[in-house]
Amino acid sequence: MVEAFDDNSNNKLPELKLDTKQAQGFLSFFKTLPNDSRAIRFFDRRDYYTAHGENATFIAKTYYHTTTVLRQLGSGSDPLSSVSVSRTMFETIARDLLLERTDHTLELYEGSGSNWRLVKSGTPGNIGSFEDVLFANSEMQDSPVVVALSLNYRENGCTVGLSFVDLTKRVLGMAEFLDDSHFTNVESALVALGCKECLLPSESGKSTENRMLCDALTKCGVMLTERKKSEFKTRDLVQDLGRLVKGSIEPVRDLVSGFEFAPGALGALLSYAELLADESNYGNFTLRRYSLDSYMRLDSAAMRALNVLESKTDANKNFSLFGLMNRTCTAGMGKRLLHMWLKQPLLNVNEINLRLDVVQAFVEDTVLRQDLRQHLRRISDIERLVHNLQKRRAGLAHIVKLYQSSIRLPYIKSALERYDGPFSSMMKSRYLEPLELWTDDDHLNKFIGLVEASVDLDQLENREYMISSSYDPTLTKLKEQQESLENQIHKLHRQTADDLDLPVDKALKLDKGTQFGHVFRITKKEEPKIRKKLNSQFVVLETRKDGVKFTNTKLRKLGDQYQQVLEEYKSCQKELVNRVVQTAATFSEVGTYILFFDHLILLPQVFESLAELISELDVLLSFADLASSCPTPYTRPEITSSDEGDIILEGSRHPCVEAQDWVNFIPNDCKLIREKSWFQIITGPNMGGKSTFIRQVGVNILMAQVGCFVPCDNASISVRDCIFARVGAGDCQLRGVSTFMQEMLETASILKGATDKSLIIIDELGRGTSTYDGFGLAWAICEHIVEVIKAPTLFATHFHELTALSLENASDDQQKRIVGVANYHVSAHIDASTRKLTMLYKVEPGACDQSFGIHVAEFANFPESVVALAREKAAELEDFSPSALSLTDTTNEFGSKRKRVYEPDEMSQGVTKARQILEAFVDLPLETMDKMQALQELRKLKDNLEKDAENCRWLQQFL
Ligand SMILES: Nc1ncnc2c1ncn2[C@@H]1O[C@H](COP(=O)(O)OP(=O)(O)OP(=O)(O)O)[C@@H](O)[C@H]1O
Repeated sequence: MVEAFDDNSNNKLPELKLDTKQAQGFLSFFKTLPNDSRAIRFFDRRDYYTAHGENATFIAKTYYHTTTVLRQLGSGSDPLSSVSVSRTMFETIARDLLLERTDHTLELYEGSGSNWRLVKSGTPGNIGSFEDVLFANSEMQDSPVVVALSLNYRENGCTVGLSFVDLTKRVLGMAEFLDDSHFTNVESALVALGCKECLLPSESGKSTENRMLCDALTKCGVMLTERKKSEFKTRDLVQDLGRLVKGSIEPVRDLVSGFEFAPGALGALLSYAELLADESNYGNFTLRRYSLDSYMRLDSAAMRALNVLESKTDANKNFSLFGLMNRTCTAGMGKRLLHMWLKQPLLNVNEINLRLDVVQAFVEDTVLRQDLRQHLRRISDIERLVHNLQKRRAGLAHIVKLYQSSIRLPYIKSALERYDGPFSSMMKSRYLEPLELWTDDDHLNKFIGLVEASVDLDQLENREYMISSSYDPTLTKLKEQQESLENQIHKLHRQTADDLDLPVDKALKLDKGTQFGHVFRITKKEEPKIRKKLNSQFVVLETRKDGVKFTNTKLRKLGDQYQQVLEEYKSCQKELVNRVVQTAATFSEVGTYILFFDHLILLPQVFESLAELISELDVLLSFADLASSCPTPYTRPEITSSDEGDIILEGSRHPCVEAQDWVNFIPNDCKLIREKSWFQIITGPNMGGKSTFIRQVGVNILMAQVGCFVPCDNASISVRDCIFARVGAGDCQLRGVSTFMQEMLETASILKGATDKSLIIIDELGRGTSTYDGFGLAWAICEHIVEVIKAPTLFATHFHELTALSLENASDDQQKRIVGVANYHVSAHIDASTRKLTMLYKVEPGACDQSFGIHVAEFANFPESVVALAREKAAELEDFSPSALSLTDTTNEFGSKRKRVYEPDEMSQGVTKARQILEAFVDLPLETMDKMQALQELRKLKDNLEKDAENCRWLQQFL
C-alpha cells in the first residue's frame, strides 16, 4: 500500500470538466471496454488523468484513503464513479502498480468524446511502454522478468518446462527440470530470476495439482497470467528466435532441440511480449540455457527469513541485506546487479574467491577505493542508455551522457593501474585489459571524437544539448549572421545613447524580451528629459514602473532580422540533433553492412560489456566499503566445496541487527561440524535471540557466496547449494491446530528437496503451541533431517523436549544411534531476589534449563495480575508436561519441579509405540499426496495411537 502522499493532493485534485455531450460520449465508449478485473485504466485528459467505475473506487481507497474524492459522471440512474489524478500522482500510481504490487495491469487511453484508443499498456513483468513514465525521474533498481511454464505431470511429480524473458537486458532463457508436488524448484527459479509475472496455459490453474503451483506463485509475489493453450506452441519458434537472437541460427536450433517442454513456454512468451512486432528487437536478444544448479537455490521463505530484499515495512534501509549492502554509486546499474547477485549466490569456489579477491584488494587499498568511488559516481546508467539507443528512443541527451561516462574511463583505468597489491595480475586481466581494448581509437575514442566534433559541450553547463555551430556549414553561416546582427544592434545602442545624450547601459538600456524582441529602456525619472525626442523619433511601446520601453524603425528591423536568423538556427539545430542521434544510433545497428561499410565497431556491445564491468566494480567496491566501514570490520571467509570442510563462524553477528542504532550486538560462535554438531537444536527464552542467531548463520553464508566479506572474526564456510528456511507463522495459535498440522506436513515434505549440501533453518515450528501432535511431528522431522537428509540444520524451538534427540547420541542402542545432534541455548540471567530477567544473547552449549516464558511477560510489562495467573496455570500444567519424559533419566537437565512419574516399563513401551507411529509418518509418500490425503493418513495414525494409549498412561498424555 502506498502510504503518504502530498497532503495537499486531495485539495488540489484536478477537476473533472466534461460537458453533457462529452460525458455522454465517454460513457458510451466506456461501456464498450472488455471486462478485465486486473486492468486499471487511465484516460489522458491532457492536464490530468481520470479513472472510472471500480478502478476509481480502488484508486480512491488505495491512494487517497477516502472515497470522498469520487465524483459521478453522467446523470440519470446509472452514473459512473470517477476520480481524477494529477500527472505526478499518475506517475506515483503507475510506479506502485507496476513496480511494487503484482496484482494489476495498467492501461492508458488517449482521445476525446467517444473516440479513445489504447496507447500504452503494461504489466508487472512487462512494463513495456510505461518505461519512460516510470523512470523519467528515478533510477531503475531492478529489471522485471516474465516466466512461462509448461507442465507435464508424471506419476511421481512433474516435469517443468520453463522459459523467461528479461526485456531490459534482452535475454531469453530456457530450463527444464523435475519438481515435487510443492514446486520447490519452480519457487527457487522464480526467486533467482526475480520473476514478477508468470504465464500458464489457461484453465490449468483450476486443476488440483496446479493449485499448489498457484500457492508457490503467491508466495513469491508473482502475478499469474493465463494464456490460451494454443499459444504454448513451438511451430516457427526456431525461425522466430533466429530473427531475435544475435549471431547464427545453429546454436539456437541446438539449444531448443535439447528441451521437450520449455520451447512451448518460450513460444507463449514471444507472443505475449510481442517481441516480433518490434523490429528494434531483431538481432538484439541473447538466448541462454538456465540451469537450476548454477546458483544457490533460495525459496521465498528463505528470502524473507534472511531479509534479503527490501520491503516496504522496513523501518530503515539497514533492515534488509540489499539496503545494507547497497553502497553502489553508479546510477541504477550497480543496484540492479546487486539485486541479481543477492538472488543468485554462487556455488563455484573459484568464482566466489575471485569476487573476494577484488573485495580484499579494495579493502586493503583505501586510496584505490576512494579514487574509484569518485569516478564511478560520474558514470550514468549505461545499460539503459544503450537500451534506449537500441529502441531508437535516444536523444542527444543520451549520447552526451554516454560521452560523459566514456571520458571517465581513463581515470578509472589509471586508478586501477596504480594498484600494486597481491591481486594486481588478476585486476589487470579482469579489468584493465578489457578497458584498454574498449577505449582505444577503434572503439570508444572514436565515439568520443564524434561527440566532441558535433556537440556544443560549452552549452552543457546550462543543461542545453546543442550541436556545435562549427559542425555544419549552414549552422556556421547562421551563427555568423547572428553575431553580425548582434554587433549592429549594439552599435545602434551606442549611437542612440549619444543622440539622446544618455550614458550607455547606465541610463539607456538595451533589453531583449519575448514580447517585443530588442527594445531600448530608460527609467521613468529620465523620461521627461527626452520626452520630446521620444515622441518625434521613437515609438513608445510600454510605460511601467521599471521604466519606459521604446524602439525605432532601425532597431525593429535589426531585431526582426535577428529573430528570423535565430529561428532558422534553431530549426537547423533540431534537424541536426536528429541527424546526430541517427549517426550515433547507427553504431547500435547490428547489421554487418553498416559496420563494414563505415568500419565501425559494435558500439552497443562495447557499452554493454562496459556496463557489466563497471557495475561489477561498483558492487564489489560497495562490499569493500561495507566491510571496512562497520564499527567491527568484516572478515574474508575461507570457502570450501560443499563436500568438504565444516561451517565455522567465530564471533559472528547479524549484519542487519548489528546495524540498528539501538542494538549493542553480542557476537556468537556457530560451529556446524560434520558428525558432531551438524544438527543444532537451539532453545531458550522468548526474545532471547534464537531467531536472530539462526538467521545470522544463513545470512553470513549467503553473503559469503555472493562474494562479500562477512560480519565475523573468523569464518570458514563449506558452500551450500540451497538454504531452506521454515519460519513458523506467528499467529498459529489463532489459526488453530489443523493449520499447524498443515504447516508441519508442508515442512516435512518440502524438506525432501534438501540434501547434505543444503542448509536448513527452522524457526519455531508451531510457535508457542503446546500441541503434542506437533511435538511428535517436529521430532519426526528432526529425525528425518538427521538420518536421511543429513543437511546442516539450525532448529530453534520451544519444544524443549526435542533436546532429548541429542541424548540418542549417548544411547547404547547402536542401531538407533543418531549422530551429529548438539544442543545449544541462548542464555539469560534471572536475578533471584528481584525476579528480573536479563537477556545475555550468548549462545552456549547444552539445552536451556529454565522456562522463561513468564519472565518474558514480566519483561514486557504485562499487568501483574496476568503474570500471577500465568504462574498459577503453568504450575498446574507442568504436572502433565511431557518433560516428564526424561524424569527417570538421571540427568536433571530439564530442571524445574516434576511430580508425575511413570514406570520405566510403561514408558519404554510407550516410546516404542510412539516411535513406530512416527516412523510410519516419515515413510508416508507425502510428495504424491495432497493435503487432504495426508491429513487422512495422519488421522489413521492418530487413531492407532489412541488405541495403544488405552493401556499406556505415558501415551495418554499426548492425546
Ligand atoms: N546477539 C544479540 N545481541 C544483541 N541483541 C540481540 C542479539 N540477538 C537478538 N537480539 C535482540 O533481541 C531481540 C529478540 O531476538 P529474537 O527475535 O532472535 O529472539 P527469539 O529468541 O527468537 O524470540 P522468540 O522466541 O520470541 O521468537 C532482537 O530483536 C534483537 O534486538
